[in-house]
Amino acid sequence: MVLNPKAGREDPLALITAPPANETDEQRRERVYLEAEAKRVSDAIDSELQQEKAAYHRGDIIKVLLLGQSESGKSTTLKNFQLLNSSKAFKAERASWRAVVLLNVVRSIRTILEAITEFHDAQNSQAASFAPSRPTTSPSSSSPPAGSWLRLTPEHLKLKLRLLPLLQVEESLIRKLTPPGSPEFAATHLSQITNIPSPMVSRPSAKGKEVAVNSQFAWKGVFSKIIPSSRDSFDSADLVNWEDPEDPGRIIFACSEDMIKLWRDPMIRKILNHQHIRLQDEGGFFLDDLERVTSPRYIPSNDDILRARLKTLGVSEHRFKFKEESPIGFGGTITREWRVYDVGGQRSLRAAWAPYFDDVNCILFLAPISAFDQVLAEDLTVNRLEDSVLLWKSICSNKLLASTNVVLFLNKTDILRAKLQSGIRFADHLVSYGDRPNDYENTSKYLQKKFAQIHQEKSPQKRQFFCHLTTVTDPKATSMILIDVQDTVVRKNLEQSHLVA
Ligand SMILES: Nc1nc2c(ncn2[C@@H]2O[C@H](COP(=O)(O)OP(=O)(O)OP(=O)(O)O)[C@@H](O)[C@H]2O)c(=O)[nH]1
Ligand SMILES: [Mg+2]
Repeated sequence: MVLNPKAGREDPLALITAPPANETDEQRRERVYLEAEAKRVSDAIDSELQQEKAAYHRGDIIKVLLLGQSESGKSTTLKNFQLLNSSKAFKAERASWRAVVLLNVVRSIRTILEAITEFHDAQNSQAASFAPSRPTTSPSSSSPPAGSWLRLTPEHLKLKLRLLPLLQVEESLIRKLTPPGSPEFAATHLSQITNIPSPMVSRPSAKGKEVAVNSQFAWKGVFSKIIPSSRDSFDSADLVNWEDPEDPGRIIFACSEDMIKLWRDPMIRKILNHQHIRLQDEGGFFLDDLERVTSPRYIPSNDDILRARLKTLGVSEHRFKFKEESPIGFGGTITREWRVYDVGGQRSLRAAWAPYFDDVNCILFLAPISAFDQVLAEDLTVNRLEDSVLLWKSICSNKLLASTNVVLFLNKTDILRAKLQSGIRFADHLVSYGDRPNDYENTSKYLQKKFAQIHQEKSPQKRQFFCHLTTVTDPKATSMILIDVQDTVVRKNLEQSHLVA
């Protein structure tokens, strides 16, 4: 019996770890071997942790946390890091992204079909209320309701029926991406086409939940063939099993002509406008490229991958090695490891961010400034720009992050430009903007100033404000910005470790 000498009682830990009383020689040898092996593994982990800690303190490892609301462009920025680091590795994932692009296409078509259903039902009920048998109670009820000049023809309704098989394709793609039992399954299954009244602001288009994957789930393997790792050169097309009878591309190709007809139909466009649906401003918009992306043997380009939309659940770490010139006087090149953390930005997922605040070198905060006229998908009462501003305030004022470099990307500037040019008025949503000109230069400058002011007022200690106006779906421009961010972070890191005066 093993006693705890201090307490004079049995030591429960020693009891558990003590060898069995009737152990044979062979059992003892095996136990000793296993204990030595466990110690070796544990020592190796300890030493790796020590080395990592030292590398982190030397500045050889830089940790970057991507933050921002859902759809702000975090995962797209991560893709730019991947592209900058290894375009070959990026290319290898094209087959998996093909499935996501096709999903995005089907989702856009679903949005249009839902809009048609909603409009058709509303028109029918309006027609009923205009029937002569119903007494008119007020003068206003005798005037035609808004949008009454819009008309769906029987051909539109036939088109809708012919496209319904696409919804099955969508379901089957989602099933593949999010197997039953996985946390994503419940989060992503789609609702039936239903009618929901439209608010006055630009709204999330499809009423079904968005397709999401947990970054740790190996979803990319689901859609690509296994390629022997010994092959270092391959054609992206090799990665797709073109003979698969269940390949979603088959039905999508069969529906291609009808999809193009639907999207190009002027009346359908007017109905979408009337319902405040601007598909072209949404992530995963490929309707202007239908001919190309629905063609047989389609493989996404780098640009397509950057534009593809797949919502993130959970947090994932991505490691990249970048070579850089040594600081003056040291000579040669050094390799630094960048660890980029991508998180889910939806409100319910933000609690998972805080554990990463402890030892992060840089926060890359994305605020999609084009979203000034949109509401959050998860809360239709909250304006997206307002949500970004509140988030920015809380990140700037966080004491744990007081000495962390914070870099702001005012993102989706291409969409901001397009919206303003189409006549959407910034001041209608941001009263404080007043009667300043409704153009890109003035609105972006105004927002830059607002975010800078918050940064200055809320930061617990003085720090520099780094801000870029970005379109992270543009890989060329983004690579230059990321290189600039890397330089800034490394320089600041060196300054903080007093290696540079
Ligand atoms: N036009 C345009 N689209 C963008 C831009 N940045 C991102 N997108 C698109 O917006 C969609 C959403 O971007 P993501 O990177 O998935 O957003 P996220 O912040 O990771 O969102 P969560 O994972 O939900 O937190 C994607 O389809 C992107 O291609 C941009 O600057 N311009
Ligand atoms: Mg994401």
